[in-house]
Amino acid sequence: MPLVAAGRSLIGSGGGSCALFHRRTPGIEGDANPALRLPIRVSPYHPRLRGAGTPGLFSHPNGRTCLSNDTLIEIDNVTFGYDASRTILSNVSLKFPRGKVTAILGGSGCGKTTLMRLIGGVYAPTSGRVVFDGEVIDTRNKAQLFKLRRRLGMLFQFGALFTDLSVYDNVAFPLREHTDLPEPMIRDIVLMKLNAVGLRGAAGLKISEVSGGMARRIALARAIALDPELIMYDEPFAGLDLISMGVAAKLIRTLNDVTGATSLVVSHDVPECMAISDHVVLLAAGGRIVAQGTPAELMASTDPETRQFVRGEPDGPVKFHFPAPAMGVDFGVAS
Ligand SMILES: Nc1ncnc2c1ncn2[C@@H]1O[C@H](COP(=O)(O)OP(=O)(O)OP(=O)(O)O)[C@@H](O)[C@H]1O
Repeated sequence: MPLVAAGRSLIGSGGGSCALFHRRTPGIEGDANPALRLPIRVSPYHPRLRGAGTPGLFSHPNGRTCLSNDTLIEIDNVTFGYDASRTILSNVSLKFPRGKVTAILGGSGCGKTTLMRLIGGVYAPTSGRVVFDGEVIDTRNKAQLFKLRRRLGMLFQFGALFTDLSVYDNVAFPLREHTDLPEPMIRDIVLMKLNAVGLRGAAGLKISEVSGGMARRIALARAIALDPELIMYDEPFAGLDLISMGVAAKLIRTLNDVTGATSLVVSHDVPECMAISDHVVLLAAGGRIVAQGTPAELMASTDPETRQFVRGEPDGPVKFHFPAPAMGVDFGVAS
């Protein structure tokens, strides 16, 4: 299910203190291409800047000191329902590691998108806490929410591009909304982000002139325009052909590595997710956590429910048949 389509405020981040790096992006369109020497702004939280794996205390660039730098988001015993009649997530506890790509997999309607909405502060949990970078998200605190959303980039299921704007203006949109940067600088950033997704040459096109796969990449360029620390992808592969899917998957992985951001990917596409993720969470109805671990651990799992899901088996603990009366009852024959 797509997130709030017009959710402008969910696009973008701060990142004012980011360093500027020039770096190759292997694997997107061929390593030999000199155009792939991307000027990309790197999050101040990037392992290269903070000393990867350093145990003990960790100083944030914002001056705060944390006991652990490993977890960016913590879902702490969260229960949530859109209304009192139905609980969507029940006592869910999860930790999303900083700087990693985490895939959230699970059957339709189990609450994956809802979980992202709670992280984005769109809704408040009925009980429990959502903690982002050490701070409990309080949806009543508008100032905190605004600051949080400047640190998030969001890729909606169908791009949610502004169809009346050009490709260029779509990517420029969050920069114009959230910063006072002069137009020449916005131009450089827009072209840089479009270059990162391989679409610098498409800057002048109208949205009606681009394909579905291109639209997804343009939305990605827009989502990273303000160098978010967390990028959330809702069904980034839905409706894409195999080549576009491969490109999108590599982009998610490469952008995560190059910028040092943390990525959450909600998807039904098990092979793509397994190929690009560091950590995988498998959810079932009610937000029950069936399994979590590395892709290799999930693929090797002997748990029947995990096996059925990651191998796409039609029947197993999750039944093919919706609960129904016995055949004999419906067809009037004695069993
Ligand atoms: N705004 C809403 N108001 C009421 N119910 C909602 C709302 N959004 C989602 N739901 C319901 O909450 C449940 C979980 O929805 P959610 O979109 O989080 O599931 P999902 O796991 O992302 O599903 P899918 O993989 O099909 O996108 C579904 O039953 C859905 O119908």
